[in-house]
Amino acid sequence: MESDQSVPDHILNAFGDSVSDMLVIIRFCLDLSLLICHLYAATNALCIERRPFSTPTVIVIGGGISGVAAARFLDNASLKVILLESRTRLGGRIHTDYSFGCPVDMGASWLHGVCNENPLAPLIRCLGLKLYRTSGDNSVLYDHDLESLSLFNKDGQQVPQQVVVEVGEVFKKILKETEKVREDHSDDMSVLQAISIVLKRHPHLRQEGLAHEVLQWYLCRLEAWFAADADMISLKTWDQEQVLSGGHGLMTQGYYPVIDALAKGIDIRLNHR
Ligand SMILES: Cc1cc2nc3c(=O)[nH]c(=O)nc-3n(C[C@H](O)[C@H](O)[C@H](O)COP(=O)(O)OP(=O)(O)OC[C@H]3O[C@@H](n4cnc5c(N)ncnc54)[C@H](O)[C@@H]3O)c2cc1C
Repeated sequence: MESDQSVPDHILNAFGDSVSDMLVIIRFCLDLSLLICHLYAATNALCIERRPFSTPTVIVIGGGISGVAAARFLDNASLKVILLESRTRLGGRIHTDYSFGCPVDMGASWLHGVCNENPLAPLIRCLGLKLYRTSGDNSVLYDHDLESLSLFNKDGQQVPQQVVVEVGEVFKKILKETEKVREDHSDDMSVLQAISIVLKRHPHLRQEGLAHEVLQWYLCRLEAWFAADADMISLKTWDQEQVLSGGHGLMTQGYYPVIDALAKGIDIRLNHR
């Protein structure tokens, strides 16, 4: 295969030199758009140069939306695709529970950025899935801002709102200081590691007793946002998301139909780690 500067080396290397029975393994990838760009370039190069000889088989590992979208993309490019998912269901952090007779999303439930630039927009439109706009309306989201939430301790007593607000400010300061830790270190580290560096540098930001518990709660809230423990969250990328325009739309029929549509016709092996 000729070298193509637009395709990263690690993708090109994965295709190897042999023309027959190529096996390409795409690991599930968190950056969907980057993955799709790479796949587009790689499949283009592959289709032009290899198709006369054989059809490669691609194994995609992980049946969350990234893996399912990658599998769909490769299938559309006429490659043989096998998707391996370790759980007994597809979707990963997209999981709609219909057992109450109505859709309840246990993971993703909003389309963030209701605009044409959103890569999911054409699919959602094509499937006729309804969105309920939650930005700019008068709906109340509990646990969304400090004013609307109440914290209780283990004995059921309400934590004074002032403590919640003050510790919230301390948490903001700690996170702000982690930006300096990021600048000081070229290698990535976890958010938890960065916080412990900040607390060593600035002992006055440490909290005791109830305030310490409230600080832990703020950290848990951050972990809940990413569905990952703080020692697994990347300091380099945790706050680097690009916010699309158009506000937020709740998927009133649940998110799962998106997974279902992308997965149609793909050779899926559940229970395969
Ligand atoms: C509670 C919650 C609410 C959220 N709300 C929103 C929202 O409103 N809007 C939004 O846009 N995003 C939201 N998100 C984030 C969104 O759900 C995720 O970013 C997205 O679903 C991640 O998809 P993924 O395919 O990258 O990863 P995952 O969904 O984590 O998929 C990875 C898959 O790989 C499988 N896997 C892992 N290792 C292996 C292995 N070795 N072999 C085989 N399979 C393996 C896992 O079982 C999993 O199915 C939310 C997340 C959570 C948890």
